[in-house]
Amino acid sequence: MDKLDKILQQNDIEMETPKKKKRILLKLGSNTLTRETDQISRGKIEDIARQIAALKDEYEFVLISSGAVAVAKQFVNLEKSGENIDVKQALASIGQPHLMRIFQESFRELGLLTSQCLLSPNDFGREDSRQNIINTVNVLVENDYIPIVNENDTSSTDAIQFGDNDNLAAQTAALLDVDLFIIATNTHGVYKKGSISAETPETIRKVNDLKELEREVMSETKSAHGTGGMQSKVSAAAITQKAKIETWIVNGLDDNFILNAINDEVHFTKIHH
Ligand SMILES: Nc1ncnc2c1ncn2[C@@H]1O[C@H](COP(=O)(O)OP(=O)(O)O)[C@@H](O)[C@H]1O
Ligand SMILES: N[C@@H](CCC(=O)OP(=O)(O)O)C(=O)O
Repeated sequence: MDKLDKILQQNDIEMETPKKKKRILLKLGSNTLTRETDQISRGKIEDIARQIAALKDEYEFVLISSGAVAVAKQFVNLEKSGENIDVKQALASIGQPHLMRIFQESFRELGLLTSQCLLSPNDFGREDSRQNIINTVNVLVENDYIPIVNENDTSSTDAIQFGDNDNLAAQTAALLDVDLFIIATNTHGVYKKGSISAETPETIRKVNDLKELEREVMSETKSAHGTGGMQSKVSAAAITQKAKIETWIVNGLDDNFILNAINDEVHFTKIHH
């Protein structure tokens, strides 16, 4: 075999075995999706789509998206109103298809395909459901669909009661054995408690010991649309840490927040496993 043949053969082998993509599970809180307003921000969803499109050769994404209640509140005035759980469940049911429509339209503009998966915490305790989730997501991802997961708020109330979409996201990350779990919220990660009201609060950049983070959490403090506060994010990180997955808590309000975190150009909290 001459030199050229060898090179061609080598190239063939390289083409036959494309580099395995890293899997990222990205959790989007209501605050990120509304840009802290009363409206779901199409611009923010477009920002996320642009970043996923830029990263799609290296990374595959699974999204966990809140925002169903927030989107419904924009245009629905239910007869029975207030903060009752059943009303929130009904709002989530009304808002979810609208939320998915915005994702679908914005992602399609960039040639990205989306799908919806509604899960409930009980699904993680049943072996058949666990396997079904893995199988479905694998087929979707292999066919270049981006699964967009939310809690099934009709059959469970953990997310709307306790902000447990963070928990659902962590359980999903562990089940799907992702390479990285990113939680997007409205702060540059977890701040040192004493610096929270400062003009530039100090981010805890890297941490192994979650107790260290817990000490900094102000459990009574959460944002306008948020339900779990920072405590539910730290608890979620405990699940992924146990599953040997690195967790990043980043500021989803910034444009390009995923790219900037990957390129280490912004402050955020990295929780090692
Ligand atoms: N140490 C801390 N560092 C940063 N944010 C904190 C801290 N302790 C409590 N918080 C609160 O947690 C909020 C983020 O959680 P949450 O309101 O549930 O948002 P999301 O909708 O993104 O899930 C922050 O806006 C802040 O009010
Ligand atoms: N399933 C609910 C999720 C509520 C929730 O966990 O909100 P967040 O604390 O903003 O992640 C919804 O879509 O509104």
